Amino acid sequence: MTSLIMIFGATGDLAKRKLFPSLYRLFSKNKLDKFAVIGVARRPLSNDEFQQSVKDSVLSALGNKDNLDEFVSHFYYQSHDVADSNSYVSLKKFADEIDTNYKLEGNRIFYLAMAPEFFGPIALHLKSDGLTDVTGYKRLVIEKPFGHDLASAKELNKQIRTAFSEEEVYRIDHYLGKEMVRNIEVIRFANAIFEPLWNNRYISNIQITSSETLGVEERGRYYESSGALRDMLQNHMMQMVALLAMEPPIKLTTDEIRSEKVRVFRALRTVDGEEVNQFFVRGQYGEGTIEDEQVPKYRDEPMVDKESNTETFVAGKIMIDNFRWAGVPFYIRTGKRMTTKSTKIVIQFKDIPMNLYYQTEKMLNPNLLVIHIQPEEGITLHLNAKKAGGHLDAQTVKLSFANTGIHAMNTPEGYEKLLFDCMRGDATNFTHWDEVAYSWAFVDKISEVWEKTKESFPNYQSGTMGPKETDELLEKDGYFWWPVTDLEVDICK
Ligand SMILES: NC(=O)C1=CN([C@@H]2O[C@H](COP(=O)(O)OP(=O)(O)OC[C@H]3O[C@@H](n4cnc5c(N)ncnc54)[C@H](OP(=O)(O)O)[C@@H]3O)[C@@H](O)[C@H]2O)C=CC1
Ligand SMILES: O=C1O[C@H](COP(=O)(O)O)[C@@H](O)[C@H](O)[C@H]1O
Repeated sequence: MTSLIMIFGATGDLAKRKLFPSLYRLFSKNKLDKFAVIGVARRPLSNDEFQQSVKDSVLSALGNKDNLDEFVSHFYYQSHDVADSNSYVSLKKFADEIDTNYKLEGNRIFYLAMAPEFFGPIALHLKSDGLTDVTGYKRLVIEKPFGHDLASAKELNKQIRTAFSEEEVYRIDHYLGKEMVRNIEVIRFANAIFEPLWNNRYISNIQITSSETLGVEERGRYYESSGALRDMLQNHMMQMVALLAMEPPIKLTTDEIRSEKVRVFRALRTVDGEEVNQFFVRGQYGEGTIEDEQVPKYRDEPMVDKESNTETFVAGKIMIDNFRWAGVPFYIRTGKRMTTKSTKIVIQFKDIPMNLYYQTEKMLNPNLLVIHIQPEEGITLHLNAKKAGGHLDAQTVKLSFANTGIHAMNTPEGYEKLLFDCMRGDATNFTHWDEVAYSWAFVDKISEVWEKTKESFPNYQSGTMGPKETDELLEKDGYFWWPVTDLEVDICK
């Protein structure tokens, strides 16, 4: 791939922890033919200092690696305040020089790894100061959050669309870089045994859990205005719902896949007004113990209001009103400071009409398909089979497949795939504006209600799976959450 990659926010956490290691991995796999990187941030750094910081971040993420000096020799640094209109002129001159020196064919990727309030102004400057006047392609990679609600997302979209067409905008959702999230489509559409059953005749409910043990850490300022609803549900959780619920696309092209996902968002049942607290539960962590360590409550975290009404946990029941999914609840839950770090999808199939083999008054265990997103990666199918040696008693047996995948969370791997997709011009695993708009419209109805009412927080102890109302959400429908810790799949090494 041939490209000039300009990273705005090159001294920040995301660049160091994810972007530089991911670029190195692409480099080490010979996926970067001709490339150069210009890092942009305010603090004064020489090229040497910047290259050293890139080296350090690769070493700390990936350990000792070959050809690091050669890799970092492609990195340059420009001290530039994105709020200062004058500094774009020298940035353009510098970018043009690098483009010529490296014969980069005028291909340019602008990666905005900065606080969201800068996204719009940077895009406008890139155009007005000529950085987007290139002979090759120009692409804008934009981090989350894409707006704070539908109105602000529309405004941001308007600003970036003055400089980039929709096809040139790559809105990152790092869950779409995860191996097993990408596998959802393959599991569904490449298996004759699943697709015929993938509907309301055979599936009773779907559960998606993304639990974290970490607290809000140093991100209190951002998180206070976001909360779990905007931070995780509006993007990552909704994307997983869309992939699980979409119709098979006519072809596996970006447009066809996106349009099927959008159709799911259009079919979401709006939850409004009083219904919000029947369909959704919010929580905020109190103090507690995680992995034998005492942790503080959210309200005692740095940069968090002592009386904060921000939710660090959200669970909900999402209904999709279309022919395939009518009547099937999609239960989702996500939060910080929970029992374990785990992202899992459980597809629970309907019970068979009667239990011939066991005791007629007892039901067999339902069949489950578990998709393990992280930390382990794989799938498990739970079936009933005869107990060895016994009479005709049935027991659950598990058919498991485990990717040998790396045993780590939010690894550079996801970003590596997404960066490479962007260089190849494949936007399939980035979110289209329509997806963003529909999911904000859905989430806005919930946040409007929650912002008006103060909840008695904290309402769950750190190290637990959220407030008790989360269980009640499913109990009302005759279900329960499958405990994620009991669903582990063995990793084959
Ligand atoms: N960190 C993460 O794991 C994740 C981050 N994100 C998103 O990525 C984006 C970046 O996050 P993160 O790296 O954590 O943020 P940081 O606060 O760590 O980094 C911000 C960067 O922006 C630079 N910067 C700030 N103001 C200016 C300015 N006026 N002009 C030029 N540069 C400026 C800073 O450098 P300097 O101070 O030198 O100017 C720094 O390089 C955010 O949108 C975040 O939501 C998304 C998912 C995960
Ligand atoms: O986008 C975000 O995701 C992380 C969780 O990502 P994961 O890959 O570790 O599951 C979350 O901690 C963060 O608050 C959120 O902004």
